[in-house]
Amino acid sequence: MPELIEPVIGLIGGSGLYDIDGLEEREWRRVFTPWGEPSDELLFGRLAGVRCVFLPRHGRGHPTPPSALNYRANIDALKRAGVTEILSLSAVGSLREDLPPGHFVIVDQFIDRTFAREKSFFGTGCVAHVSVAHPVCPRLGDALEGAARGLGLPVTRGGTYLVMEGPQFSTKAESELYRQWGCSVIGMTNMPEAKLAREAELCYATVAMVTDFDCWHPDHDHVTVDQVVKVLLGNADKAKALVKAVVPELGKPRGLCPAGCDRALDHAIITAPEKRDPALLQKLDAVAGRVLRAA
Ligand SMILES: CSC[C@H]1O[C@H](OP(=O)(O)O)[C@H](O)[C@@H]1O
Ligand SMILES: Nc1ncnc2[nH]cnc12
Repeated sequence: MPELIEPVIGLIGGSGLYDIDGLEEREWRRVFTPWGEPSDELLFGRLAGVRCVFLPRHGRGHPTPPSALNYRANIDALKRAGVTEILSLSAVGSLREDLPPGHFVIVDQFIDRTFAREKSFFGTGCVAHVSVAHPVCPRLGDALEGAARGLGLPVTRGGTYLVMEGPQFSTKAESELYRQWGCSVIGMTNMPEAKLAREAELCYATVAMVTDFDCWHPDHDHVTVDQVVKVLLGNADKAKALVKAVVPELGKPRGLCPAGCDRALDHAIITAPEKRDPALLQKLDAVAGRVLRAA
């Protein structure tokens, strides 16, 4: 019998989600990483008996903007905390008339337009190229869709999330361009987060919660933070209910990920063992220890 994994669910809370209700045995703990400081302490606890680790993406009180987030430290800290899968909860603007504010989209693709962020754990001294052709774990997507439908939430399965650098919202020309590209929603945070989760061999999925029509829409000529925050508060309650419903499902003991997220590094590292930099290998202990120790 292949060994079963006891999943540990990582929850990354975006704008408006700085805590998780109903977590038992809760404890905020600082986690140290070789990549620097994560956005905040991590909140450890259990939901329906399932181990969960929550991280507020921007820190409690939202001190850190998207471009200044230490995405590597956040993912490394979750991996070090024993997390096996990540559910990301994110506020987004809508690029489609049929995805109004209040709607949830379980996206399956991203277009990464960010340019001022560290995007890989690997580099000189240990080069790796993982596939992100399918950046979202379909097993997590199925579970999220089932839980959302069970709760009667307005949800769409599938869609492309355009990740912009920010922090300003888009110009109208940009917004219209992204619509022509066939994108569904727009936000500022899910890249490089999803790429790094894949490098760290963690299953990853996002629930993109629509707060506004981006500025392409005649009713939303300007996106403003107050407008976004108003919708966010309603979305946050629905997101918390969704988490409560999905965690017991995802927490069941399981075999390897059928999509292979947990084996993403099996054929990714190209640097010859004798050319690898010991200092970088040490930093990669949590993220890539599985394959580096086997080498
Ligand atoms: C407050 S609106 C803009 C802000 O919200 C989204 O962040 P997150 O994905 O963490 O919910 C968006 O990407 C921007 O960072
Ligand atoms: N319109 C928008 N653009 C970028 N990020 C967002 N987050 C929420 N709404 C957004």
